[in-house]
Amino acid sequence: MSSDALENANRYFEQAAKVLDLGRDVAVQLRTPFREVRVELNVRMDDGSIGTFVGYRVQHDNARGPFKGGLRYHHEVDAQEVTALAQLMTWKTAVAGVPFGGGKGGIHVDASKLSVGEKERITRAFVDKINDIVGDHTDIPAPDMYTGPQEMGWFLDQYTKYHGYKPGVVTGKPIELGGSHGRAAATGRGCLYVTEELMARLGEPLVGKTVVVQGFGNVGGWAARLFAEQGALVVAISDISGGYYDPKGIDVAAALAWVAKHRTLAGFHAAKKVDNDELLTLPCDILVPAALGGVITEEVARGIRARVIVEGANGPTTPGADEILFAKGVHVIPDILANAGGVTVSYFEWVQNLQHYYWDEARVNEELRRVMRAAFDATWEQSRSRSLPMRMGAYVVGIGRVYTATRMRGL
Ligand SMILES: NC(=O)C1=CN([C@@H]2O[C@H](COP(=O)(O)OP(=O)(O)OC[C@H]3O[C@@H](n4cnc5c(N)ncnc54)[C@H](O)[C@@H]3O)[C@@H](O)[C@H]2O)C=CC1
Ligand SMILES: O=C(O)CCC(=O)C(=O)O
Repeated sequence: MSSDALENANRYFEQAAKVLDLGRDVAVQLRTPFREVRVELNVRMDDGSIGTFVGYRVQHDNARGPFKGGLRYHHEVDAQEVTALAQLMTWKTAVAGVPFGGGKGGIHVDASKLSVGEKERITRAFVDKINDIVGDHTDIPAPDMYTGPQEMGWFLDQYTKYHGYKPGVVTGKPIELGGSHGRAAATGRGCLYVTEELMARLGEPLVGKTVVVQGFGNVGGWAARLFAEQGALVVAISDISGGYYDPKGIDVAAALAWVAKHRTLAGFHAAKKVDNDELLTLPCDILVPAALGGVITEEVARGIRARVIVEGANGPTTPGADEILFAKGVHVIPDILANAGGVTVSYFEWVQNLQHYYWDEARVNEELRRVMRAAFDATWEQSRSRSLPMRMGAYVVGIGRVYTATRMRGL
C-alpha cells in the first residue's frame, strides 16, 4: 500500500466529495489531517546495539469524537501510509456510527525480526514519545498489522506510569487488562456479518459458497474460521509464506493450529501451493483480502473471478481496479464498511472501560451485528439510490456524517 496509499485514499475522497457536491474549501478542510507526529525511538537491542526506529501518529479528524485507530509495526510504514490509514479511520467510524474520529499510528520496523523483549522496548519507547497526545478522551490506539493484545497491554502499562490508570486509553487489550470479549474475532466477524447482509440482498445462501482469504492473521484467520463455521467452503488461504489452495476445501481449524505452533503457514499441507498474486484470481465466489493494501491492481482486477470482494484489509483495491471491478459487476464491500467490526468492538471495549462494567461475548456479538447491519443498510441505500458502487455509497455516508458534525461545531 505504502507509496500510493495516500494518493488512492485522496482519490476516493475526491470522488465522494464530488458526489456530495462539497465546496473546494470544505473538501480541503475535511481531508487535511488535524495533527501529524513523527518520533525517533532509540532502543537497546538484544545484541547490545542501539536500534533507531521512526514512529508515527496521525490524528486525522475528531469532529465526531476522540481520534481512533490502530498501530502498525511494518517495514513499509511511512508518513504517507499512516496518513492514508488515518483518513480511512475517519470515514470508517462515521459509517459504523460509533462516536469517534480517525487516527492511525505505526512504526517503521520489520516486526518479524524482533524478539519479544525488543518489541516491548520499542512499544514503551513509542509511548514515552506520544503519551501526551493520546488519552481516553483524546486519541485511542488499538491493534493493526503485527500488533495485538500484548502490545496494547505494554502500551497501557507504560501510559499508566505517566497519567495513572486509564484503561480506555487503548483498546484490543488482553481480557485480563480490561479488553473486551469478542474483540479478537470482531473484524473477521464484521466481515461475515456484512457478507450475510449482501447475500440476503442478492437472494443467495452463504452455505456452499467458495471463499479465498489472503492473510491469515487476526482478520484473515478469524474470517476464514467464521465463514467455514457458517457452511461456506474456504478453498484457499495465504500469509507471508505464500498461498495454499484446495478446491475441495482447506481444513481451517488445522491451519489455525499450524500457525499457532509455527507462526506462519509455511509447511502447511494443501493440494496446491500458489503465490499471493495467483491467489487473488483463483475461481471462487467470495474473495477476502485481509493483509496488505494495494494488492488488487488493475491487472489483478481484470483476472479476478470472484463475484464478491470483502475488504478485510485497509485499502486493498486501487481506484483503477475499483472501476474495472464495478464494470465487471463484482460486488465490492469496501474496507470502511467491511472491516469496521474491529473498531466497533473497540468502541464497546472503551464503553466498558469507562463504566467499569463488563459484557459477555453474546452481548458483544449481538450489538456488533446490529451496528454492522445498520452500516450496511445505510451504504446499500446510498449506493442503490445514486447508482454508485458500494464504496462510494459508504464514503457518502461517512463523509456526510463527518461534514454534518463539522458544520454543527462551526469553524
Ligand atoms: N486487526 C484489526 O482489528 C483490523 C485490521 N485491519 C486490516 O486488516 C489487515 C490485516 O491486519 P491483521 O490481521 O490485524 O494483521 P496481522 O498482523 O494479525 O496479520 C497479517 C497477516 O498478513 C500476512 N501477510 C503479511 N504480508 C503479506 C503479504 N505480502 N502477502 C500475503 N500475506 C501477508 C501475515 O503473514 C499475516 O498472516 C490490515 O490491512 C489491517 O489494516 C482492518 C481493520 C481492523
Ligand atoms: O480498533 C480500532 O480502534 C481500530 C482498528 C483499525 O486500526 C482499523 O479499523 O483499521
